[in-house]
Amino acid sequence: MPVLQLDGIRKTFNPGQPNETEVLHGIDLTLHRGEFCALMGPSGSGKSTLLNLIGLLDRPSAGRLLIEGHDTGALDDAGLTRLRGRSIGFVFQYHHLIGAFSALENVMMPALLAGGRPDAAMRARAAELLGRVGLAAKRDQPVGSLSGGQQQRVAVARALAMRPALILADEPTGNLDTKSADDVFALMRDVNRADGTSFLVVTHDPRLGARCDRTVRVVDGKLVEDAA
Ligand SMILES: Nc1ncnc2c1ncn2[C@@H]1O[C@H](COP(=O)(O)OP(=O)(O)OP(=O)(O)O)[C@@H](O)[C@H]1O
Repeated sequence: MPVLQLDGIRKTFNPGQPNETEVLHGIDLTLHRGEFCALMGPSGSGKSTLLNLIGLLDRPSAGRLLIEGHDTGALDDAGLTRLRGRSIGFVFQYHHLIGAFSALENVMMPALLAGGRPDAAMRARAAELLGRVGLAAKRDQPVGSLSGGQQQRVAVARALAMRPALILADEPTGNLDTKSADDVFALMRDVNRADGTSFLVVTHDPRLGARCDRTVRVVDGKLVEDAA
């Protein structure tokens, strides 16, 4: 069963208004377990819009969107929230980390939001994840005091907290220097290879795109796939 399946996804903003615009004109995409896929396309083409739909943060205007076989059109908001928490991890450029909280507390956040208790087991799991991204020594530091690359590593650890099948990353290396960008990308690739987690990564960087299994592009509201 694919991790992600999109059939004829459309998105119209401001429907019925004079400024109505259809940004996505029928997107088809199937992503299998363990695939690492780049999502590219010009500025304003609709990449973030598409990622928001796949991340169940917004609903398509038409089409079918399945996550791990679950037809999301049949779910109410509570059902979407549950599926999102269980199946999807997010790594965004402006990481949505809480700067005053420690690295450990930030990585515990998804489990806390899912109703877990902040017990020794949860702390141990968060500490293990921070070790995995090379930040064991920084676990008690406020995230706001870490470098951009270190913060993005915390974001990767946090995305892994609920063992998602799919990680969505929106320009995860966009604000990093070349060395930090390469390190964060390599980390995501390691996770992908070790755990079989699927990744869909928005990037403007053709260098990173070339290191993915596949590249798909939003062009004029449709998705086209680069030749393998
Ligand atoms: N909430 C909204 N209401 C109206 N229009 C929107 C909304 N969100 C996005 N758009 C429009 O949809 C189009 C696609 O935007 P989107 O942010 O998805 O592009 P993008 O490919 O991610 O761009 P970039 O690479 O610059 O981040 C743009 O024309 C944008 O103005």
